[in-house]
Amino acid sequence: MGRKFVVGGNWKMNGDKKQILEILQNLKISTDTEVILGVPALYIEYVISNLPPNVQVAAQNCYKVPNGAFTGEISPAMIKDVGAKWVILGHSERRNIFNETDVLVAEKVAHALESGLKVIACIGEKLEEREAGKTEEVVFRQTKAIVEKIKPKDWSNVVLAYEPVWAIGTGKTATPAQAQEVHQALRKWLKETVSPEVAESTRIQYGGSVTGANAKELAAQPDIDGFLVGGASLKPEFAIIINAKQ
Ligand SMILES: O=C[C@H](O)COP(=O)(O)O
Repeated sequence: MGRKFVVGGNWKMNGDKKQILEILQNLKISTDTEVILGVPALYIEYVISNLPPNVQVAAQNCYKVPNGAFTGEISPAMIKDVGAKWVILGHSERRNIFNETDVLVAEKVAHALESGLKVIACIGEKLEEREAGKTEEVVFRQTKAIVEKIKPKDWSNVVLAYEPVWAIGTGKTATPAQAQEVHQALRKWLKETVSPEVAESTRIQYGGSVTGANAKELAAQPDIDGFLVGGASLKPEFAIIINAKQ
């Protein structure tokens, strides 16, 4: 069975009620691509109450335990309680601005899955790591931390998002060949490290300056199973990206 194409829109810390309503009112899904909007936690319920058909909602982060004295944090239980089914974890902005380690990201992924959320788990190398020839070493290390904390069966609720940090918000997209190379290597690594079944069925999104103009060529690569879109997910061109898979 083929892997269902899955496109996430990561709004990051953007949007207000007026803008959110405009985005949602203009979002019409006419493909069987799975669509997930990663929205600021404060607006999850507002988004859900104005959600077009066939669109799901994700939080952009959560903590690794159900509740307790963790001021400012939210838990997977809370995300589920307000109706969202997904959470984005390990985004490079969480890793690099908020100093989240591979282990913390993996603990969060494990707890979110145990709590019944589905997870978009982000990985990706920085420019200096790519230039030093360390791309695979970095993405395998980040993924290994997750492999060590979750069960093979849990992979059915995980989407991996490969997002080279140098391509995020820079307008500098990985070429389809560059992205395919890493996705293919990740799939091979998953086959050897977890199982052939997990490697075959796990969807790997590409993220980093995806636009309406480059989405189609990226989507045509055999190991690219969707996108995680930042800036363009706030614009009308998001519809073109959702429809990029032919
Ligand atoms: O999560 C999305 C990525 O950070 C990509 O952001 P971008 O599409 O604005 O480059």
